Amino acid sequence: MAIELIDVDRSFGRQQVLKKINLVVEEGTTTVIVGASGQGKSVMLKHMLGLLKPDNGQVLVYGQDLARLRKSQLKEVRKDYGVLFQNVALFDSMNIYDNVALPLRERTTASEAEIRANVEEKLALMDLAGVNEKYPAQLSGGMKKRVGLARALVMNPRIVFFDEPTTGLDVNKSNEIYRLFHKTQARLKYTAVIVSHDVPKIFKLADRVALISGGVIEGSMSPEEFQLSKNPTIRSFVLETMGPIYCSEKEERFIHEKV
Ligand SMILES: Nc1ncnc2c1ncn2[C@@H]1O[C@H](COP(=O)(O)OP(=O)(O)OP(=O)(O)O)[C@@H](O)[C@H]1O
Repeated sequence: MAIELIDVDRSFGRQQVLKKINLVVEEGTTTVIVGASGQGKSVMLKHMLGLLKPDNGQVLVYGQDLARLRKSQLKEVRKDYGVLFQNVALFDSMNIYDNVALPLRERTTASEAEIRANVEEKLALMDLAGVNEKYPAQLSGGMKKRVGLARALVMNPRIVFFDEPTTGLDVNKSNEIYRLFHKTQARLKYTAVIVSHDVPKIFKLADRVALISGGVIEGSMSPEEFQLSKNPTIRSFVLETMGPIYCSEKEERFIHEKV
């Protein structure tokens, strides 16, 4: 188990945003979290990152309760994390090479030769060879996201968090990010947690899909099960975002037997 949320509650003032959230993310899998705007997806992600603490309940990462860790221990856990948020936040004053090298320089004692080998490997994986000396302002939005992904992967993380990774990109550029996600996950074998509105396309990457609605998690199931779920909240989300799903009676029976 990579991550486990157990009965997590979290309020801001009087607003309870997370209500007894339970979620398991298994090692090596991709979990996609969906839900309408303002339902608590980013707040849940911040708990997994250790940026917020639950009022009640536990967030376990490889069995360690994040809320009980000392600052230095949390830092160690985060060394295994990669993060790609919607606003890629590259440093405009640094060239691409230095942007990608930054986590290695700040958080490891790697030599410059090791850093160069690693950064160039990640940039090549992103089909970005030859941009080392360029600055963020000289790159397109899609290229910046790819640099962000290279930087998220440069520490060879065990878990990568994506918050709306394709926001602001057109269809072709989004597809490119999804292709690179697929390629890098196959190569680097990381566990992924993705928050996304890109339904149904994002389901192609998912092993499990979880819906958060009104602060409550509705299921965590395969995309096929999700699309045919009889849970009324999931069903209305699917209808709103995807329209009616058609499949044969036999397929539907098979999926419900599995559930
Ligand atoms: N630091 C905070 N202080 C007060 N309220 C907060 C804070 N962070 C989040 N909230 C509230 O928690 C609720 C859930 O926010 P969250 O950002 O998790 O939604 P979301 O599902 O990620 O939405 P979106 O899809 O629009 O990004 C919102 O009502 C938001 O205003």
